[in-house]
Amino acid sequence: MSIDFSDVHVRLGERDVLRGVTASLSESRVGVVGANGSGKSTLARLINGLAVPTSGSVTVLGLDTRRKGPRIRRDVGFVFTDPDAQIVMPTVAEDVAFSLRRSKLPRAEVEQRVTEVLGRYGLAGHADHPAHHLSGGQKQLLALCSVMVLEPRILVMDEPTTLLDLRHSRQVAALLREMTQQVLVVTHDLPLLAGFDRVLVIDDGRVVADGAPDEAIAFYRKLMA
Ligand SMILES: Nc1ncnc2c1ncn2[C@@H]1O[C@H](COP(=O)(O)OP(=O)(O)OP(=O)(O)O)[C@@H](O)[C@H]1O
Repeated sequence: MSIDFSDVHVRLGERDVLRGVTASLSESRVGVVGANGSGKSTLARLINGLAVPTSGSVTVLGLDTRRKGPRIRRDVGFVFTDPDAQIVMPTVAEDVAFSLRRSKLPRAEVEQRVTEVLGRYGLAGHADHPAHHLSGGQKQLLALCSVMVLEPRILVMDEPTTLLDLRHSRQVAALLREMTQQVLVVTHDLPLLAGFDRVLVIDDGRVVADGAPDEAIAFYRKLMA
């Protein structure tokens, strides 16, 4: 099983953010939906050990996130909601290349991989532009490039389309379909989940529905009505 939550509780301050989440996620495309503040981001952050359970356990690719966080983060790419938080270098190409700084790849190989990934995600013409001058949507694509250039085995995305216009949202949806990685996406963008294998609905820290997208989303709509 790739991602396993076993009776996971997370308490932050005075709040029980997750309350007994158990799920084995091996499907290729998994969506997570739920109200604001229901615990979705926390659930996502548990997968690469950025958050750890107060009780229960999370294992990813057979490794416990409490003990093997750094190892797991090599296999799990994480795209945050706020792309500014992920930009670390002045230009677009430098920012993507920064992800490969520990790879020990020759410079030409790094450049080739950077060029390839920028081309794949529609940023080829922006390689030498200041990263902070990109539009919000382009920054989200840059964050995706910086993660995908590392060829992770699992990709976790927390609201990856919030800043994207319709064209770019559709582009990301199409790219998601093509990825060979296992992908888990937290989103309020329900059309993004078309064709997904499984959708979890989180409410007040619990999984309240879990199944095929149509059924899970119908449940979510009723919950929000
Ligand atoms: N470090 C923290 N200390 C205390 N409470 C926290 C902390 N981090 C998150 N929370 C609370 O935990 C709850 C769940 O937060 P989380 O970000 O997981 O929700 P979410 O479902 O992703 O929400 P949204 O859809 O608004 O992004 C929220 O009420 C939030 O205020």
